[in-house]
Amino acid sequence: MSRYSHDEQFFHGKAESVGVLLVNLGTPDEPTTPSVRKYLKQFLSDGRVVEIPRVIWWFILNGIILRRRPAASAKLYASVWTDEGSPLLVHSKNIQQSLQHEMSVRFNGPVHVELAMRYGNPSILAGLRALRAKGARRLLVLPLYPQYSATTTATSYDAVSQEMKRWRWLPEIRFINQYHDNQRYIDALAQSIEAHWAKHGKQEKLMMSFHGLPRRNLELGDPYHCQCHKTGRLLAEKLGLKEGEWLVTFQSRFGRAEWLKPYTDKTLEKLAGEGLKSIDVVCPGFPADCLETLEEIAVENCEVFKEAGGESYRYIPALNNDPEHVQVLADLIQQHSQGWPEVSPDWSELADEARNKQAQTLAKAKGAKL
Ligand SMILES: C=CC1=C(C)c2cc3[nH]c(cc4nc(cc5[nH]c(cc1n2)c(C)c5CCC(=O)O)C(CCC(=O)O)=C4C)c(C)c3C=C
Ligand SMILES: [Fe+2]
Ligand SMILES: [Fe+2]
Repeated sequence: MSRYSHDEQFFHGKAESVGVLLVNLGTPDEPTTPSVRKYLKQFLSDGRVVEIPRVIWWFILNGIILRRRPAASAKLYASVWTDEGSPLLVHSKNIQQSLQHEMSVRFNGPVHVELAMRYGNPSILAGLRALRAKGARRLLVLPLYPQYSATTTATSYDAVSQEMKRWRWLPEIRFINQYHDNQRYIDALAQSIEAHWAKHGKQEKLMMSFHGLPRRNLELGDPYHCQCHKTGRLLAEKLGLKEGEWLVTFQSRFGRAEWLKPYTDKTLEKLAGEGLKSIDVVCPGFPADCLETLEEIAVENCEVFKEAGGESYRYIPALNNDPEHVQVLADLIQQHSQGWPEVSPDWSELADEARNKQAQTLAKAKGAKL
């Protein structure tokens, strides 16, 4: 029998490295009813996502929601599915690959980037184990949510911590909490919107639609609503938009309770009713395109606007694998791993250099005296 524990065997003789775990929400494996049911069951059983007393929610979830919603959602997923799979997964994988490349260029080797989904696959467990196998003794968790919410960011932390409970030798861990007002993120969004305008022309208004939350979450102290508004204001400022030329709304309501307002669909209906003919819609809270942007925003809400009298509706895609987006995330990683030896200048070399210089100066001074 080995004299090393499991973890010691894992790291014995391996170069230490920094592991970056990119975490996104998750998506079904296939656009089919059973697959969507499995995904929704995991997602909607999370007490961070639905804050209704567990026993009551268990009956609603299993008795009503998981009987009806999977079939309806599967149809919607099928309408956006690609040859490579779910758009959310495909875009997230592309981001991970580009980021890994950028990290290799910036640090010449000791940073490994893995993608994990909070619900479904690839799992957080698989991502963490892959990083551990690559010798990651320092771990940076980067949830792909620019605006913090307990329903998304905090639950990603929960899942990482849950897995870590089973590890003996824990890495040093840092979590990136949010980047809603990060200048490079705002600039990247502004650039992509300006590029869209240069190609397709600018419409009368720019709508910034964010995923919604129950209003109660805001009342209980979730900062998500405020962070969405700050992103919106900074983006409008960067684009030089005047009041009335832009607005923030919230999409993707779920259930009967009141959610954050104004609602995206109701606002589109109202604006078209008031005579607005053209609108651009962007979703700055979604780093990767997914069901909520490609179907709900680009298709469903376009119909809502046009049926209410609107004429031209354009969805501006998420940043996805845009090189500027990769730079935003690379900068965040670099900034949050400050002080870790793998990504810092080689202090011992710098110290040697300084010592040599000092010795030379001393020798010169001595020579002068002689
Ligand atoms: C039940 C409550 C929900 C809360 C709260 C919620 C918050 C929330 N979600 C995102 C990002 C995404 N949500 C996506 C899909 C999705 N969201 C909910 C419900 C809540 N979300 C459901 C039931 C679904 C599944 C689709 C459906 O059946 O309608 C997605 C897309 C996933 C994909 O596979 O493409 C994203 C991304 C955020 C940012 C957020 C809170 C801030
Ligand atoms: Fe959601
Ligand atoms: Fe939706």
